[in-house]
Amino acid sequence: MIFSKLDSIDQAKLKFEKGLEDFTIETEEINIIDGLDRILAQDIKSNIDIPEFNRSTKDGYAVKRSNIKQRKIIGQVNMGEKTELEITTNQAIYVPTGGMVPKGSDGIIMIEDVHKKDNVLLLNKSISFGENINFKGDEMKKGELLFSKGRKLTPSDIGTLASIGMSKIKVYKKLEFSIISTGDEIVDIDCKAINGKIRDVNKYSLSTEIERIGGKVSSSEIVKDDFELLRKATKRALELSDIVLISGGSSVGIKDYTLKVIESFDNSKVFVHGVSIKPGKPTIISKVGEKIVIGLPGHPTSSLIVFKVFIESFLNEKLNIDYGVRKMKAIIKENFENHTSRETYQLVSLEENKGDFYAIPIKGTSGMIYTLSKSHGYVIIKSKEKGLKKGEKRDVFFL
Ligand SMILES: Nc1nc2c(c(=O)[nH]1)N[C@H]1C(S)=C(S)[C@@H](COP(=O)(O)OP(=O)(O)OC[C@H]3O[C@@H](n4cnc5c(N)ncnc54)[C@H](O)[C@@H]3O)O[C@H]1N2
Ligand code: MOO
Repeated sequence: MIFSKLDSIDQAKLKFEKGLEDFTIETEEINIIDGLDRILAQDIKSNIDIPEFNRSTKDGYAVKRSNIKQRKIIGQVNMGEKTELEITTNQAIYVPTGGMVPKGSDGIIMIEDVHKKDNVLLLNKSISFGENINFKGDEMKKGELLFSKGRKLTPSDIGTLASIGMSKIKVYKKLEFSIISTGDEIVDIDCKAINGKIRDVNKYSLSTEIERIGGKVSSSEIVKDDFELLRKATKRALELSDIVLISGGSSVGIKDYTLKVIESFDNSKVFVHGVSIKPGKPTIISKVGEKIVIGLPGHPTSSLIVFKVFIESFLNEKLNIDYGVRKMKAIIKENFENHTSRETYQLVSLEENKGDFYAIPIKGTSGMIYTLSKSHGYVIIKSKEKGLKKGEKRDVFFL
C-alpha cells in the first residue's frame, strides 16, 4: 500500500547521510571582507599574542602600587611607540588609552582620580593590581585555537581575523541549488491568483532559506504537471547545480510525477519516499549521479520544514557547522491535541510574561505560509505523544 511504511525521521536522515556519503563540498580561498556567513574550511589559530604588549585601557598615569600618595611625573608614553621608560613606587608616567604600559607599573590611575601640579601627581584613590591594564595575551595567546572548521563567520569573527593580520581564509564553496516548482495551478508572482491558480510561494521562501544557510540559487522555473516537461527541467537543473529541489508532485496523486521522473534517470537512487513527519510526509530523498535531488511537498510550510529538517541538517552534519544555541525552554500556554502518529513539528509563537516565556501553538495547516511568519519556532511532538499539555516546559527550536 502506498505510504503504508514510512521511515522515521532518524531513519530518513541516516539513509540520506549514508546514501550521500561521497558528496563532497569544495573549498575556496576568499578575502575576509567577503567572509560574512561563510563556513570556515580550516581551523584558525592565533599567530600572535593580543595585546602584544601590556596596554592601558584608560587615559591616565602608570604607577607602581604603594602607599605613597605623591608621585613625580617622569615622562609620557606616545601612542604607537615602544617605551623604554621604567618606574618605581614614587613615580608616575602619563599613558593614553591603548598606550604601552611602562616596565615596573602594575596599574593605571585615571586622569579624573589624580591632581596634577607641575610634574607632581597627587593620587586621590588607591588602585588594585592590573587596574586599567590589558596584559599581553589577555585577549588571545599565540597558538590558541580561535575558530574551528565549520564556524559560520560573523562580523566580529571577521574583525578578529583582521586583528591577527589574516586577510585570506579557506571557506566552503557556496552550494548551488535549482528549484523546480511543479503544478498546473502554479503561476509566478506577477500573475493573478484567480480561477484555481495560486502564486509560486516555494520558489521565494526556499530561495531565501538557501541564501540563509549559505547556498546560492542557480536556476528556478515553474513546470506543469507533465512527465516529459518535468524530466527536461530536472535534466537542465542537474547540469546547473549541486542540489535540485523539486517542489510539489512528491505525493501519490495521478499527476504527481516527481518520483517517476527521478527514477527515469539511469544513474538515480531513491533512498527515501515517505517520512513519518508532520508536515512533510511525502518527502523524497535521492541522488542522480553525484547530485542530490529532493522531492519537497508542495505545501509551503511543509517544504520549508522539510528543507530545515533534512537538507539544512545534512549540510550541518557534513560541514560540522556550529550555529551556537538555537533553542530555548518555554511553558506551553494552552493544551494542544495532536491526532497523528507522525513526529510533529508544531509551530509556536513566543510571548514573555513577568520573566517567563510562553509558547502558544499556532493553528493552521501545512498548506499555509503566513502561519510560519506568525511563528517564532517549533516544538517537536514525538510520535507516541498525544499533544502538548498546558504548563509543561518544552524546547522551542528557532526557525
Ligand atoms: N492520498 C494522499 N494524498 C496526500 C497525501 C497522502 O499521504 N495520501 N499526503 C498529503 C500531504 S501530507 C502533503 S504534504 C501533500 C503534498 O503533496 P505534493 O508534494 O504532491 O504537492 P502538490 O500536490 O503538488 O501540492 C500540494 C499543495 O501545495 C500547493 N503548492 C504546490 N507547489 C506550490 C508552490 N510552489 N507554491 C505554493 N503552493 C504550492 C498546491 O497548489 C497544493 O495545494 O500531499 C497530500 N496528499
Ligand atoms: O506532510 Mo503534509 O506536509 O502534512 O501536509
